Amino acid sequence: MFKSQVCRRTLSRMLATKQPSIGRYAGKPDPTTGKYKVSFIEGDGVGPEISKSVKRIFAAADVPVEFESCEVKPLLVNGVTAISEEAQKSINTNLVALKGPLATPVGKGHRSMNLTLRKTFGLFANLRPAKSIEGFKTIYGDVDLVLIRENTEGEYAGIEHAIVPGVVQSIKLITREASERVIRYAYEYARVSGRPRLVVVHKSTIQRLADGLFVRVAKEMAPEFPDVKLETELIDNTVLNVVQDPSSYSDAVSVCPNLYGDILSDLNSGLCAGSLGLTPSGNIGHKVSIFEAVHGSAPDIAGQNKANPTALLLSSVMMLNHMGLHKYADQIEKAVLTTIAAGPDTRTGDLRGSASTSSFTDAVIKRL
Ligand SMILES: NC(=O)C1=CN([C@@H]2O[C@H](COP(=O)(O)OP(=O)(O)OC[C@H]3O[C@@H](n4cnc5c(N)ncnc54)[C@H](O)[C@@H]3O)[C@@H](O)[C@H]2O)C=CC1
Ligand SMILES: O=C(O)CCC(=O)C(=O)O
Repeated sequence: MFKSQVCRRTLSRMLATKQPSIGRYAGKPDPTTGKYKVSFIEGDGVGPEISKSVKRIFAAADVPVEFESCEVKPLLVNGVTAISEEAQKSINTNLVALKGPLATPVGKGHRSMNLTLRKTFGLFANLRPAKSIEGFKTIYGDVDLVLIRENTEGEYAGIEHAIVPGVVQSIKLITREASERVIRYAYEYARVSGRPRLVVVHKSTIQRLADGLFVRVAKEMAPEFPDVKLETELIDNTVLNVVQDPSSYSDAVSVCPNLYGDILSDLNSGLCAGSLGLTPSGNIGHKVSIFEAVHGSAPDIAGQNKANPTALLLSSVMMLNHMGLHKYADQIEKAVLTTIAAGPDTRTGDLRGSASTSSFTDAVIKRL
């Protein structure tokens, strides 16, 4: 019974409109223009191309949002990677941002600006839905996954050092405070989105203290959420299950420490949605939230008008739902999904289509 309800939901809508009370948007429209201000970080690589697509579609749909351009370039403050005062002021004032991908140098240079943003604004939960898209065939149909990743610590805490040449240490940091806030968000998300199961993905057989604490916090909180059934699952088991039958998670919300979530969500995107170019995400904080595509800067196709803007567009839809602008969110979501369903002429290359970023955008605008 529940599975068939999930399938109907998959075909009619891609992203949830109901939001947990935690991290709720408190912004107000400008009294003179009637528009909400949103900070816009266009990002690197394909970022400017996919950002242009979002701006064109928002203008065509007459969305009451005014984008404020926000540059996030690496700064070093006392040897620590930081974000400019100006960018911090924009995001702290607007309370919400849309973000293109930011590239990170490999093994040297500044720390990831993506991680710096999450840390600076306390974006503790990374919400990553991955859904089958009607009309675009993948190995699995009718899959509807929601993964929530701890977003501020774990293996991404950035505590690394060389002890002696040839011996390095990288610390996975897990705290009760960060575990509690993301797990509470995940329970609430399961409740408001009508998903009866919360699956905590971990490896506490090996990471006994770190993942052990994460799992313990989830168990301690369970009595507050009697309507959500708590299950715990070892990460290797989860990977096997997702590959064999991802729809077995369509009635669940999964929650996990940072690195597991990063990897599992790409697996979900590739297997279930069909491309990284389709998967949106929200970085949720108590005051500020930042919405971004799951993919990176795609340097191999940057500047070629080839990138699929869908992931950033659907991130903007998540953002509009977060801001309570459901009418516009629905309009854009439907136009994007029907454009993809229309066939290869309107799909970009990652979806085995022949459209460019700009011709896909034109096709979406026609369907608004
Ligand atoms: N949140 C963020 O801003 C993220 C940033 N990055 C950064 O991005 C850079 C590149 O990372 P990669 O590992 O190459 O991952 P990537 O996600 O940029 O690319 C992986 C593959 O997916 C394809 N792809 C990605 N987005 C696409 C789109 N919109 N349309 C069509 N195809 C798309 C790329 O062409 C490439 O073949 C790195 O500097 C990395 O640090 C990576 C992941 C997330
Ligand atoms: O910051 C990066 O370079 C990659 C980050 C990433 O993969 C993510 O956490 O989404």
